[in-house]
Amino acid sequence: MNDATIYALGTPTPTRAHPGALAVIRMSGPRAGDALERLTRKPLPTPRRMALRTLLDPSTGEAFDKGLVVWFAEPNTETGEPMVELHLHGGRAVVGAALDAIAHLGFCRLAEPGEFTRRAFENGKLDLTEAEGIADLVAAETAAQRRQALQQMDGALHRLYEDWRSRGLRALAHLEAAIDFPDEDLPEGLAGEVRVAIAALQAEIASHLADRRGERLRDGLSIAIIGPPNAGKSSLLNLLARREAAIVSETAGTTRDVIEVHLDLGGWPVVLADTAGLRESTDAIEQEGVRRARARAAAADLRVLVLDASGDWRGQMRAIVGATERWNPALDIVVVNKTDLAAVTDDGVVALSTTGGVGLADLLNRLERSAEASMQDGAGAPLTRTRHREALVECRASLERALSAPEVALAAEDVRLAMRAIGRITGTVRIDELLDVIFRDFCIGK
Ligand SMILES: Nc1nc2c(ncn2[C@@H]2O[C@H](COP(=O)(O)OP(=O)(O)OP(=O)(O)O)[C@@H](O)[C@H]2O)c(=O)[nH]1
Ligand SMILES: [K+]
Ligand SMILES: [Mg+2]
Repeated sequence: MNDATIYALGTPTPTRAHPGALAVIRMSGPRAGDALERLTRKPLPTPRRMALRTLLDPSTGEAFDKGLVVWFAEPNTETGEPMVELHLHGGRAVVGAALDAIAHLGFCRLAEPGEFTRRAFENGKLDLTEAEGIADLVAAETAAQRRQALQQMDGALHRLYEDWRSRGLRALAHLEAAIDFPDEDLPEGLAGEVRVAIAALQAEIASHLADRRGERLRDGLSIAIIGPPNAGKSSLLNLLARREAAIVSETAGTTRDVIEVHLDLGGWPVVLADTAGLRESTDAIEQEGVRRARARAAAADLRVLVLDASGDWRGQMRAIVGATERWNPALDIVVVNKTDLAAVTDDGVVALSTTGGVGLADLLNRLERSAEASMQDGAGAPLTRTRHREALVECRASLERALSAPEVALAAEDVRLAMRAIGRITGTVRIDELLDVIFRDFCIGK
């Protein structure tokens, strides 16, 4: 166990403009109970039961609040250590006095970001994917992100990766037996059941890697607005963002850089990008803008093509769709804007007027359907982080090497490396620098 008893405000820091009705301070460590006795000058209450107490500063004896306190006896606590919660009134003076009083005890220190969760991990209360699920849940901004984070916090990835690891370890045990008892007449290389097991594992990991739902949901679905100059791309971005994020003007070639806004689209997190109008240009800066627009269109999960109803929009649509490498007619959306200038009737396109406020509901509907469809490839718990992806790519490569290894001993070494890679994801294989990076991203008090 850690020797230090740590404490932190778990609720937002109160300000003059936003004092809280309540504030919660949490403590964890060997002397948490001792701290509570000294702050209340009373014996510890029954574990896990709220008790009303007057709280005093031990250095002055002055009462600073009357609130509810909870005592959690180890080991059945969130961190696995003795823990205390103080539920106080949430104003600045009370919270300030409470933090001072704890400091005056002389044996507690402020927690670092993520330190409570890190202790829970170190005491075997959760694995790294579950800890990351907590961080994602706190950071979740949309309903879909919240659901995914909650699943991960509840161990969906933990179970998947542990299942793979135990299957890999079983295969490894068979290989090691073959090395230790060579006279048992085992064939060279990999044979029979072990080969089948490793091949199956390799295939499952490959399909998990191909499923981008989780990362899309965590980072936001990327949508690119593209089209010819002056079609109203920036006007559309501003309309969807409900603010003047991009410059709109009647000059063709206004937008040069890619401009991003983050949106919640019916529960789906989205990164919407406005891009430069696509045309041939002699202006070097505009050329660079067009290059960036094309790159973004190719990299995006979804594309929205905006055209001008008062021009030859059908011809432009054919030209741009034909030149856009990853255009996907099932998901990508064609919008014909400025229908206040020329009427448009075509079932396949969204008729819009950003200035007249026409067609927005239809467009939002289409966007939500496309977002949902692009999230629905794959089944089971999705991969959510680059950290996991990198380890799984390595794991899969090692399993592939094992399958073609010329000797059992070499195959065993590759399977061992593959299992080490998975162990790094869940934290079974501990790497301290990695832990520092993971827990640094948490907020203080978590
Ligand atoms: N009549 C009409 N004008 C519009 C509509 N939407 C945009 N505009 C006008 O069209 C012009 C170009 O709009 P932008 O949003 O700057 O077009 P853009 O596609 O971003 O243009 P670039 O960045 O230059 O490629 C501006 O003068 C807008 O006010 C519309 O629905 N109807
Ligand atoms: K423009
Ligand atoms: Mg623009």
